[in-house]
Parts: sequence; C-alpha cells; structure tokens
Amino acid sequence: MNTVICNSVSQQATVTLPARPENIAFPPAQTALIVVDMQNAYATPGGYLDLAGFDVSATQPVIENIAVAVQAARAAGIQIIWFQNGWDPQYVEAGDAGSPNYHKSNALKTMRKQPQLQGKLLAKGGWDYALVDRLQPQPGDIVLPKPRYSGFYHTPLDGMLRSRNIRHLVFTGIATNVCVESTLRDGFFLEYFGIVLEDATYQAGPPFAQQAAIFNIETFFGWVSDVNTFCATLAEPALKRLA
Ligand SMILES: C/C(=C/NC(N)=O)C(=O)O
Repeated sequence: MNTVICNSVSQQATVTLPARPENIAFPPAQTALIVVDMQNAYATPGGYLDLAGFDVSATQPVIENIAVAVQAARAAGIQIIWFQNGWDPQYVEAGDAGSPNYHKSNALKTMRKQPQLQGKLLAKGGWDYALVDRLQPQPGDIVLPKPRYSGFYHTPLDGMLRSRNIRHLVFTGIATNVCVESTLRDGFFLEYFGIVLEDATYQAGPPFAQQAAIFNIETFFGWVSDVNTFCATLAEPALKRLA
C-alpha cells in the first residue's frame, strides 16, 4: 500500500469524486470526514487488537494516508470528526453479561483471559484509548466517544450532522469490517451517503475481511474511492481556476 501525498484546495459548491461503483458528487460544505477509532488500541503494536491476536503490523501507511486525507478535507472546509471507541475504566458502559457486547467484544474477552490487563484496554483516560500521536484533532474538529461499533449508537452523531446540514460521510480508520462498516451501514439507513477511502482503512482480521467489507460497501451500502483520488478531486477546482 503506497502512501499518497497531496495538497488541496478551496471550498467549492460540489465536487465529483471518481469512485466505485460509480462517481459520486458531494458538496464539501455538507460533508464530514470521519476518522474511525484511530487509537493505539487499533493501530499500535501493544494495543488491544495486537494483544488480542490481530495483525496490526501494516497500519503505518494507513495512518499516513489518513493524515493526508484529513489535511485535504480540512483545507476544503469539510468537517472532521474523530471517533474514539471505549468505555469508562470500570467498563460499566461496556455492558454486563446481559449485553451481547460483553460476550463478543474481543477487548473484554482478552481482559477476562488476562486479568492483569483489566482497566487497560479501551479504558477512557488510558494509552490504549488515546488517538495515535500522528493523528490529533485540531480546533474546530469534533471528537466523539462511542460505546459500540456503530458511531450512531448512543451518541449525538446524527443530531450533530443534521444541525450542520451534513449528508455525505467520507470514512477512514480502523477497522473496515467492524466500526467503519457498522457506522456506514447505520448511516445508510438514516439517509447518509457513505464513501470509504479504502487505502485509509484497515481490517481487523485476515485480508479477506477487508475485501468483503469493501465489496459490501461498494455493492450495497455506499461508494469506494482512495486518498489520492479524494485529494485530487478536492484540489481540482483550485487547479482549474489557476489555469
Ligand atoms: C474488533 C473491534 C473493532 N473496532 C473498530 N474500531 O472497528 C473492536 O472494537 O473490538
């Protein structure tokens, strides 16, 4: 996976992004770039996914690509939203044995198997919960804690988007097949147009998990593009004006 570098842009009314299965037009002013859970838990060796046995060795290019996409989006007037997944250090928000999350969360399962990790994985205030050093919010960005895979569940996301007249969501982050796909699907049901920049995402699990998520999104729920194309599209009107 190559790291792409680009500069952008201006605040144009509408741009058309080359994407699969077809190009998609969106007004930057009514668009949010969502960075899903780029926490040490998901992207750094020694974090939750790594400790739970998932391969995170190839996340660095994804981090760099997200940094590029965020910079281009910000310059184009696109709202940046950072998700942070996790719970209070006592894990009350994670749910007890009456919640499927208690049984399916690999973070909670890992901590039950390794009690010395209790209070460390995805616990608010801790290193695992923190966003990776390279990707830090700036003033004007929105940081949204979330307690489950979907960013729409038990969060003010829908209200925040509607009050800003935002209907297009560009997704980056980890994991493509879990929180990215869950949020994009929920957004679809709520009438949001979801676009994934595939080289700014990474899966939890084997490569086929990435392929399946991208297939699902492209075929049923949204659109798929990449960081280079996203940046070039946002830069295009500025280039045209200079010509
Ligand atoms: C597996 C997993 C994925 N989270 C995400 N951010 O996609 C988890 O939270 O357990």
